[in-house]
Amino acid sequence: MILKSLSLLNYKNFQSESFVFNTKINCFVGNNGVGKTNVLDAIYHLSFGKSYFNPVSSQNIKHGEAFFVVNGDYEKQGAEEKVVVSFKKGQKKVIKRNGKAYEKFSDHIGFLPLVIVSPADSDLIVEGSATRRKFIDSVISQGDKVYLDHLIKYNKILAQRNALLKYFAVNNTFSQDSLDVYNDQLNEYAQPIFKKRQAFLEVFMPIFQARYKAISKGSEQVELEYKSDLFEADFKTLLKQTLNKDKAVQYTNVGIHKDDLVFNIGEHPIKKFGSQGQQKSFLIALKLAQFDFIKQQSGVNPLLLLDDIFDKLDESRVAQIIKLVDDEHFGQLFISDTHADRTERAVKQVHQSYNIFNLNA
Ligand SMILES: Nc1ncnc2c1ncn2[C@@H]1O[C@H](COP(=O)(O)OP(=O)(O)OP(=O)(O)O)[C@@H](O)[C@H]1O
Repeated sequence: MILKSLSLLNYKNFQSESFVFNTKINCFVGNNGVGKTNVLDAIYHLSFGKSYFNPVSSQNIKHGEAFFVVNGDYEKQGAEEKVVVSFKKGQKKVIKRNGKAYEKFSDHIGFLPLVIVSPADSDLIVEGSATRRKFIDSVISQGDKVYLDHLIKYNKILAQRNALLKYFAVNNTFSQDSLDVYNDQLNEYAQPIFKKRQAFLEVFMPIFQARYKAISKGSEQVELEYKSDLFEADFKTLLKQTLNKDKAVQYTNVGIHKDDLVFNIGEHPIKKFGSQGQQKSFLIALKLAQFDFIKQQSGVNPLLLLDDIFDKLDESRVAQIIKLVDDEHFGQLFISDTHADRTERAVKQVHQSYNIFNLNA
């Protein structure tokens, strides 16, 4: 899959800008704040219908303007595809594929597979479990519509159950029958989500371990440990057991919305025991494994976005990454870097064609 060209209208710091891309490597260089990451984010937007860095759509509109439009022309499996994302303040966001608006954004997810490697990935290590669940969900969802559908439904019912718990508390009332309706529905979607997360990790773990080994050249063993309440007991039993607590805090305390992924190095959490270099290698390995997994599932080469990664790595790891992307295994690449010289030196070593876009005015 190739992104042939991109045009932006009032997207973040860009008023009107367009790019025609190289089919292999595209680099955006320029000073801090010039908009390199914003271009990558616009490409991300076309795949996921939202920004990777700022999910508040109105804040993606250029200051002082009322709307933004991002337009991408792709070639996928021999067909031309035109995807346009537009958003006007006070209105619903619109995603169109070849002129036809999607009714459900979730139908678009996975159509333009993409993996982004960014300094913001460190959130996966330092932040709470929600960030890691989002990672698992985004990897599985890109190749599994049913999973995404179940997840959306689960979250909707969860919100309704929480609202009911609040209603009980405010009105000093309770109805087990009403709660059971939600418990049954939650259970119906929790089971397949739980099973798919388990199955996903079984396939994903060896891919990830191989990637880590290739980048780090180290002997340390890394693993991803899936934690879920549902390993403890049947979900409906768990809901019964936590009922008093749920009533007290007016919130559902057990379920797959509490799942976590523990990142271990040598059997200890990397958050506490990994060096900075090990943490960076871990995150890059995680993202490259995501690439491998999506490619394996979809048969399509995802776009690979490398945001500011040269800054975060020592020379030997940069060389290692460059060697990796030289492989035919990877498709089209988009790289951002502050140093034009460094980028050019790095991509010159690769036996592929490239374009460098200097965004300095
Ligand atoms: N809604 C918006 N309207 C106008 N400008 C915006 C908006 N959102 C972000 N910006 C601007 O975009 C710029 C940041 O762009 P970006 O993060 O792409 O920079 P960068 O070139 O990647 O920089 P760095 O090298 O520091 O990572 C900032 O100057 C910021 O003020």
